[in-house]
Amino acid sequence: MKIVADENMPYVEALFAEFGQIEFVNGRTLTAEQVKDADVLLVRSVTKVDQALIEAATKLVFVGSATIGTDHIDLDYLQQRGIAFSSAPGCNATAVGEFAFIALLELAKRQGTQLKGKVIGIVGAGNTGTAAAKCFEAYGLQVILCDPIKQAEGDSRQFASLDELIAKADVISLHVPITKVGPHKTWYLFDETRLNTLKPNTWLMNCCRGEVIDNHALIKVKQTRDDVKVILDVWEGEPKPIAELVPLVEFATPHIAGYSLEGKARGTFMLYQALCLLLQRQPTKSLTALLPQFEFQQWLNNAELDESKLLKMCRLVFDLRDDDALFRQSFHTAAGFDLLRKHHTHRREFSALAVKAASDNAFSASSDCINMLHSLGFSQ
Ligand SMILES: NC(=O)c1ccc[n+]([C@@H]2O[C@H](COP(=O)([O-])OP(=O)(O)OC[C@H]3O[C@@H](n4cnc5c(N)ncnc54)[C@H](O)[C@@H]3O)[C@@H](O)[C@H]2O)c1
Ligand SMILES: O=C(O)[C@H](O)[C@H](O)COP(=O)(O)O
Repeated sequence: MKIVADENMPYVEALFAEFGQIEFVNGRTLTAEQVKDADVLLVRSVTKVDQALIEAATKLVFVGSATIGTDHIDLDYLQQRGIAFSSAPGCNATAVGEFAFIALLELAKRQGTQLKGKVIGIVGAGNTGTAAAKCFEAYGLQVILCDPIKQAEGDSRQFASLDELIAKADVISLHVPITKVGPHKTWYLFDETRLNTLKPNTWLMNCCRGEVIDNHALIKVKQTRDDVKVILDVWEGEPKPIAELVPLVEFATPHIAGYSLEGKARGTFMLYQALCLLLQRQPTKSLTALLPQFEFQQWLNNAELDESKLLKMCRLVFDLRDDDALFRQSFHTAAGFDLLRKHHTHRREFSALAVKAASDNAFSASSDCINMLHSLGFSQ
């Protein structure tokens, strides 16, 4: 069996070698010629899997995408060909949720204010939106959810309309898939008209797909409204963000919100499970065995953990400032954007770091503070 896999997908060798020969390829430049003998194709979001790419691949039985988004896959064509497909829903939801939380702590610090007390609006209450809400609620923030699809399905959580959310939230975090048609289409959901309805001092963060915000309109709005602060992990026209937009953004990263080591491992592992199922083979590998132990654990002496100390703790697993600085140095070319992604140090999730109160100390952290950290996701 021949497996063609994106070279930037970790743990492929460890999980798929038992199925046959693996050929690693550059997913962005993958050609039909490289895929034509493949039985299995493993991709990430940068590979467009459509008729043009796989028409000649007559042996292909399985396409796996180690991603949440599936907008790069022509699902109808795969179905028509009878090729099994699996993505990895939820694999990097925790990573995105923690990214959103840390990014807002960083923004608050930079603005000389506190995140505490802000109202967070989450647009799209699926896997990543829910993971982000979990972090914000663990920190005691009020969260407003907008997801008309989940609302119509009878999800028991409380929902607001987008207009209501925009009117009430201090921070808006976007977590929707990109869709171009239908009553809930998200392409340019934040167009110029909607961007102009943002209330004063709104913080807007996009960790889903660049085109959910009209980036040209965002430039126009930002040029006259410095009160609006923006965090972008995803960009219209990736891998070539619009250069004028970058200096107008407070924190800029190259589509790495989902790039935790755990999230990446989960993504590849979910494809391994899907292929085992398709081939009716018993999985022999385990996800936990793939992940290295985190080098540190943290003893807390502080009686109370203020926001600045909380941010320092979060920086032990992920220092967003490093990615932002690197982005500004080398986003200018498509190769630069992709190299930033390729060489991004896969950060760990909060769960990799065990946090305990130093019990033999009069200044030991309060149980409320330890409980909050554990609710955020840090281990016991
Ligand atoms: N930056 C990254 O690294 C990164 C990582 C993971 C996912 N993503 C992107 O984020 C998207 C969301 O991921 P997810 O795992 O939460 O997906 P999901 O499918 O679990 O959730 C998406 C939610 O959005 C809702 N939705 C759809 N249209 C909407 C609209 N118009 N208004 C409000 N809600 C709407 C859906 O009902 C669903 O509940 C993915 O499709 C992917 O494109 C980006
Ligand atoms: O859709 C997803 O899961 C995310 O956007 C994911 O983080 C994309 O990462 P990539 O496949 O491009 O490495």
